[in-house]
Amino acid sequence: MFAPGHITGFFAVHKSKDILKTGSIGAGITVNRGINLNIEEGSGKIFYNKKKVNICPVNKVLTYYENFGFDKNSYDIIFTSDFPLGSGLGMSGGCALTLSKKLNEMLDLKINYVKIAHISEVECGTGLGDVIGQYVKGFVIRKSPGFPINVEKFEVNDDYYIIIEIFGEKETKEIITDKKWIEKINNYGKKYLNELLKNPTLENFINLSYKFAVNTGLIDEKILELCNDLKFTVGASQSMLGNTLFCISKKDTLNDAISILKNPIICKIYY
Ligand SMILES: Nc1ncnc2c1ncn2[C@@H]1O[C@H](COP(=O)(O)OP(=O)(O)OP(=O)(O)O)[C@@H](O)[C@H]1O
Ligand SMILES: CC(C)(CO)[C@@H](O)C(=O)[O-]
Repeated sequence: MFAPGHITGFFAVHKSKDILKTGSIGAGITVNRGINLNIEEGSGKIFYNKKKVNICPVNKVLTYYENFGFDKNSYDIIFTSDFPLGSGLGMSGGCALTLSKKLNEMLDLKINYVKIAHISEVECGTGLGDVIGQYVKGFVIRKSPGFPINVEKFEVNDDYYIIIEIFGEKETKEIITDKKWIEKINNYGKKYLNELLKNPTLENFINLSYKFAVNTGLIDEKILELCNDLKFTVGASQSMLGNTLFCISKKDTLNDAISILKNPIICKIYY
């Protein structure tokens, strides 16, 4: 079972008494590297790239499906990914989404597995819109938070490469539960969403993402310098909410862009 990595370019936080209407509006892209899930007979352990982990939304998904007879202590949950947890690439959302879909299939249920994954992420504070972006896939503008899903999905030609460089971790929960950050994020997130809807191109997306990262103050100094060094490409910004740079490049600037970065991960947009 696979779920793509999801790069949020910019977003705004929406909290509601209804957990299903809690989430985010914003814009992002999914890439062809992400989370792979396997479930094997075992003893209730959860592994991420061979390390035993504790992932809040995964625990919540398991608890939910225990109500339908899943015996979590008889299986091991095994995630593998090119991306580490905490890198702003939607890995917690991808873990929740793949697991919810897999358990739904294993138990032959007809539950809306996407809702379960979304609720698990929101309750844990590990995400707001990744699950929906990873479910819809592609270049996705999220016009309303949560459910019912209200998005616009844009096809772009295949000439674009997404170059990612991860510099460390950033805990999503710290930011999206902080009132001061939420005020800055929402001020710019709503503004840039309206601008992108008027001109929904990848060029405008990355430009607005860069402005969001700079104007909210979320951008890391090192990433800011590299984004400016990468201006010869379509553009570069910081993935939200991570300590991660992402650059959109066409083939003719790909090698020059890669030469500037130390540990580039080359991806394509995943539909
Ligand atoms: N080694 C680890 N590094 C980071 N998070 C970890 C690690 N091990 C377990 N976790 C858990 O994984 C989840 C990471 O969620 P978080 O939202 O911070 O990262 P992400 O989903 O990769 O990025 P984002 O949501 O910003 O796209 C948290 O529940 C965290 O407690
Ligand atoms: C909050 C967030 C930026 C964390 O990755 C993401 O879940 C989103 O786009 O809502």
